[in-house]
Amino acid sequence: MEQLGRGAHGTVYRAVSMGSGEPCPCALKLSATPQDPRFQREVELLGLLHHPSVPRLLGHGTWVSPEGRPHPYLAMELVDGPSLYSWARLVPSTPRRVLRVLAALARALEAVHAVGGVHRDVKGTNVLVRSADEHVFLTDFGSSTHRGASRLTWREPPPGTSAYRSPEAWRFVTETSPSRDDPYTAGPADDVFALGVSAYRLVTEQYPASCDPRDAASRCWYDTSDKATGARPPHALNPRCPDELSRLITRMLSLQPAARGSARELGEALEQAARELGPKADAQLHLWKLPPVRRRVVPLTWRPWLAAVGLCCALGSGAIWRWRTVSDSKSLEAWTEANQHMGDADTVAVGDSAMTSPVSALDLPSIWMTLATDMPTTPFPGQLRPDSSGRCPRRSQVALRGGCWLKLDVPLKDCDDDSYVYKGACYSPVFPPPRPATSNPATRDGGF
Ligand SMILES: Nc1ncnc2c1ncn2[C@@H]1O[C@H](COP(=O)(O)OP(=O)(O)OP(=O)(O)O)[C@@H](O)[C@H]1O
Repeated sequence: MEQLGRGAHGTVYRAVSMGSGEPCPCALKLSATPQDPRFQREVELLGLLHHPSVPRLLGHGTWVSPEGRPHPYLAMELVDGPSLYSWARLVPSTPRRVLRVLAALARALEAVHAVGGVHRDVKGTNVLVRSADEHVFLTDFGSSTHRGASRLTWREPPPGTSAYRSPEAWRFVTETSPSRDDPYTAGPADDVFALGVSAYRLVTEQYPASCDPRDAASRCWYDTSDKATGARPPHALNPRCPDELSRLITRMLSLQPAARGSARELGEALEQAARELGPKADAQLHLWKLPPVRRRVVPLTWRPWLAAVGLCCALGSGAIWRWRTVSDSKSLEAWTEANQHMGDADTVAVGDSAMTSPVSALDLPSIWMTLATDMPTTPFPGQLRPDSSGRCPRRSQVALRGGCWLKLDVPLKDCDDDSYVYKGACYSPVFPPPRPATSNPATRDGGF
């Protein structure tokens, strides 16, 4: 029916099953590469999983293109909703909501690990939140492996996304001689660590310090000596994050894999915290919100009017704050719609060109360039600015186009919702951390 998204390995379409029963909507993922063996693994693991937070496998097969190339496909439960990080921008997130989301993801991982599987690419962009009921799904099992998994017919690249890679995985890379060709064996603790990184970003809007040994500032992360410091607690970056949530995220990010706890233990601890935390767990988690300016489709004539509304918001009107939240979500929907058209622009129509010639993996970088957004020429309102000598407060931040930016060590394809491309690299704008509570909470909440 329409294209829903596209990743490194496949394109996902909204589809309708045409079997004997009632027509049923589903998500159809079609491999970009003929005979991609990852699809076999994804089908095998999804087939073993029966969990409310994992899309159900509905069918699979091979589609032969008119050129005679066999492209595997799989059909799964459709999740209508944004990715986890987009969801956090659309709804006013509270600690309790975040705890519930994280608990559901930990439970999904528990189910994966129980069948001897490892997801290997846990991250917020692989989590979808169904708009109708905020039910959370862990998706994209294309990098996964499991007990008895079929052997890949070619040497696989290291799966996962670098910002989410565990210290032990990085240690393996640095300490292993280049002549060894047995790859790192990821385990459940790697998934838990990646969940911790996703949670950290959700709560602080930053990644924890990188574990990448190529990054000079990251030494403490893969050094397990007494000097190892690990991540700064989320609470230190966002004082609205309750201690319990901060502690659980820090635990998931422990340098020692055994200290992280299993997905089951974390699921229990997160559920318990969601149940037992008092009213503070229902306060808004973020005082600040990144303005999704770059993706708004706002007619020029509306702009003065919107500016006036922004001013009213700054004066702290609760009613207008509420209106604005709704308005933000509508703008984002408008952007999503526009963006989908942009993504479809080179596929002409689902029925012909897109289906007859799935995109080649080699073509993908240009697609990411199209989908990724260039860095704006001026800083966002509220974004940190360099000082008079042109420096940003932290060594890890760079001054570009009048604002302070964090260079993200992620491939361009992961330069997602909150990030911008500049000279072939991905950057996230830096905003000041929220100020601790002052005497006038109404002004604080309204006047982001
Ligand atoms: N069950 C689903 N329901 C709705 N949309 C989905 C579903 N699964 C995936 N999508 C959409 O399709 C996009 C691509 O899917 P997916 O991440 O599985 O592809 P991939 O090629 O394996 O990606 P990656 O490059 O991360 O490995 C997702 O970002 C999401 O927007």
